Amino acid sequence: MTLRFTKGHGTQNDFVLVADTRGDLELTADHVRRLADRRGGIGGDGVIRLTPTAAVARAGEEVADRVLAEEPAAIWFMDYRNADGSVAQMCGNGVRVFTAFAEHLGLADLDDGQELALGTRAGVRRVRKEPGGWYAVDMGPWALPGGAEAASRGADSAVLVRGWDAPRPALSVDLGNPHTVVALARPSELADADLTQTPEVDPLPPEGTNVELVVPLAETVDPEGRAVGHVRMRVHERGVGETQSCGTGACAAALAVRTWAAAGATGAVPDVWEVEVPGGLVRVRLLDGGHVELAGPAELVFSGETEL
Ligand SMILES: N[C@@H](CCC[C@H](N)C(=O)O)C(=O)O
Repeated sequence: MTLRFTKGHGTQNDFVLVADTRGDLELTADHVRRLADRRGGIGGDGVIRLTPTAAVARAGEEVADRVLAEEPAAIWFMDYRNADGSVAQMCGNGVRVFTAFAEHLGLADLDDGQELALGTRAGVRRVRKEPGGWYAVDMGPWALPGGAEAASRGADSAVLVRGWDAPRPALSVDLGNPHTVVALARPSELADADLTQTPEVDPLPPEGTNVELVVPLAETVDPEGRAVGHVRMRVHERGVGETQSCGTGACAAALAVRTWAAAGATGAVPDVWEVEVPGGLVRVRLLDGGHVELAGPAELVFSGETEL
């Protein structure tokens, strides 16, 4: 089978994008692994299939029915797969790149100020374009699976990275997909961390987890006088390995650092955070209603055809 694809990335979290506008493409885990292979295939951290939400519902995924019930305009669905072929609920950088792909295909136009609502396995996501060309995504509700107790203790689990003497305390954050965030004291510790092997997480959530190592940096003040938090992060993604960026991971990192700051704060903590990742910079903002927003760039790099 000949397959048309487009390669894209968001802060170098890179994806193979496939348009399945009729909803009849059967993309197996083996197909995904071959497409994502950096030597034998096109290469990417993940594969994104753009397909009708109705087709996903017809295939029996109940989340697609819920998406259409909540937002009938969410006619396109982001079917996200990790490079190892596993299915993931959500990808923050992927939503931005999916939106750029939908615009490229003529299925959406955000330049006139409209938003795109799309379906994902974590529910409806809404995207708008900012004046500078960044895409801002309402990432929906976030949660601390460990609840108020984890928030006050600052941890609900422990992570051991290869080369560390002992496990370090970590906080679980749910962005529709699972994350476990560990604070490090210094940028040099972050730079030196060995993420070539999957970190050991205890307890490991049943569906596995993405692990973020973070270093909180000094706050700044924006031109409107609001405090802006800063975090530097590296990530080991479930189903991939270390990547150059992770959008849901950046949200988890900012939310964990904010939770830790709030636990010891005497004053207000920032609602806007800039997260530095090896592949660039993204912005995380707390929204009303327990939602969080992720903003950043999305680039389409090239298109072509491949044999599956
Ligand atoms: N890179 C993505 C997250 C992709 C899914 C993740 N590996 C998982 O299995 O949950 C992002 O930008 O959020």
